[in-house]
Amino acid sequence: MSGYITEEIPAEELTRQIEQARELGDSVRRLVTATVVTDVGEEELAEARAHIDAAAEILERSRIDSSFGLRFNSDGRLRNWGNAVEGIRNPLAPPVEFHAEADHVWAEFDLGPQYEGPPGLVHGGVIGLILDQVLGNAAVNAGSPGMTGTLTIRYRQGTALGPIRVEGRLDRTEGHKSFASGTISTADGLCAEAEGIFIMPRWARGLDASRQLGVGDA
Ligand SMILES: CCCCCCCC/C=C\CCCCCCCC(=O)SCCNC(=O)CCNC(=O)[C@H](O)C(C)(C)COP(=O)(O)OP(=O)(O)OC[C@H]1O[C@@H](n2cnc3c(N)ncnc32)[C@H](O)[C@@H]1OP(=O)(O)O
Repeated sequence: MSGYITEEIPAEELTRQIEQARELGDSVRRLVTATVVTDVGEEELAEARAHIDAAAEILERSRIDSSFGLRFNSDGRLRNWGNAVEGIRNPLAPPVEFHAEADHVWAEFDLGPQYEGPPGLVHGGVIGLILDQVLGNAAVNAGSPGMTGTLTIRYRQGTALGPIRVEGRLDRTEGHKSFASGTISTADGLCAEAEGIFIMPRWARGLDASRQLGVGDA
């Protein structure tokens, strides 16, 4: 399966690359938010567009042929910079920084105006996106990773844009299947809860065990 890449970047060099990737991602995230809520006039819009297009042209001077993939480095660190939830260089990702505990994973972060569905509330698909990742990470953290087979979500109340907390845990495993559950909450209380079945695909069974997935890597 392509997209799973092994690299040997020296540790110091990788640390520097991670810092730069985060900085670039943060700058574009700021731009995304500003684009959604800007109220400047026509002239300033045109001025901003010229700068944005110029920046895109610089970035396009050299690019990888595919998507970013999952990159395992020889020092044990793993990069998923393109991930839609965690990818530090993906401006679509908040990005979510997960913390791994013995029996669950969790994260606290802000969802800005670019994640709006109903006015003032987080889009239901974004809720699903985040819950998929948090449940998937709970399975990874418990040593039973898999692809999402089934994800069931109960939306209990609207999730206000702003600070949220997500949590996920592995409930049990059955052969190649991991059953995980999790929640999204805000200061208003529980907003959404989910259950998911994560399945180790046939093609991945028996793959090199040194390629360990981890929660909380760069
Ligand atoms: C180097 C290490 C590699 C590790 C690989 C792990 C990858 C995880 C990577 C990173 C984790 C980070 C966290 C990620 C979070 C986000 C995750 C996503 O967004 S995933 C994208 C969305 N999901 C898909 O695109 C799936 C598409 N579907 C499939 O690929 C297959 O249908 C799959 C893998 C779900 C099952 O197919 P089969 O051929 O590999 O496995 P069969 O042998 O058919 O099924 C195994 C068991 O699972 C049941 N099963 C199959 N599909 C099911 C389903 N949809 N729901 C429930 N059970 C299902 C079957 O009935 C069978 O059960 P019985 O063992 O007989 O008891």
